[in-house]
Amino acid sequence: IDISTNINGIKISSCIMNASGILCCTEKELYNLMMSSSGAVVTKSCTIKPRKGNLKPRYFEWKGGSINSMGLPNLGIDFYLNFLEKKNSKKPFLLSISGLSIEENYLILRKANISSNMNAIELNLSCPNLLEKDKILGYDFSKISDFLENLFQFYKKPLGVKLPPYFEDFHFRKMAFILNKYPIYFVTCINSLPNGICIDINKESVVIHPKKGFGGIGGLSIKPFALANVRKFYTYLRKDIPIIGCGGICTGKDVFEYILCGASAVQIGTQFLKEGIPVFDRLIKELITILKNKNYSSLNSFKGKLNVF
Ligand SMILES: O=C(O)c1[nH]c(=O)[nH]c(=O)c1Cl
Repeated sequence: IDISTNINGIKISSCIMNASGILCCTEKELYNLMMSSSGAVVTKSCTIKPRKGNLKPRYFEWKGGSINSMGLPNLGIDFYLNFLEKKNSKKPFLLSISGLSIEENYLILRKANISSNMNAIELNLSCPNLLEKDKILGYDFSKISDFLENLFQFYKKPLGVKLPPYFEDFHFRKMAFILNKYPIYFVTCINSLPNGICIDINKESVVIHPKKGFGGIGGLSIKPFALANVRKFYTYLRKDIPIIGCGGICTGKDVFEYILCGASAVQIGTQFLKEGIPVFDRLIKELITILKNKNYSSLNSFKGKLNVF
């Protein structure tokens, strides 16, 4: 049973990898991921300078998933480029970047442009927790269009984008129309659902400090929206743009559902934080069991073949 995948030439041994932001910020976390069964290593979205991020508590888990307003804590682009230079593993690395402004993204990309050791950039257009900014870039279509138009004039290396969830067909079509104009390497759907709140009824309060308790929602409760985003972009994007699914994956069955919707690979966030490194082995085992029972030999046997009726 082959559960490997190929993202535009990047061969990934197992289609299951970590999601940006989860246990992928420090040298130790990146090393552990590099040595794990994660098919690739996705780094924490980085900025030009190191950031401490928002005040704590900024993360909270409940059975339905997670809420976070981390505020982009990271060690800065130079740390991640240096880690990539000195790593000696063949495992693919997706370097996630998330500048606080278009200009900062240009600065980061110019630095990344000279690094040879990363397989692709995952350009984060969807961080919902930036106090400094009021808008999620992924919802500003004209700004994104101008940004990508300029970006692809100078950036010629593999670059994919990480999108926020969309909910209206018009928005999927609009975003796909923009992305279809460029050599986009992959699209990761979705980032957390922006600006939810969780409540502690004992304290009669919110559960995280930043932004009066508003934060990105992840985990099981967002899976229906994430699956829909994968399916919509699978329908509207150029057929040569692979989709990486992300959002609420807890079991091998969830992974199967994403591939059925058209994903070529998946990323694990909240469940990875809950379970740790062993989550990858468990999901691989569960997915292989499902493929065996259904007599599928590889992901291509059923990728995108979701039935409607
Ligand atoms: O607050 C964060 O660091 C954060 N949190 C998220 O849920 N998604 C993101 O892309 C980022 Cl950058």
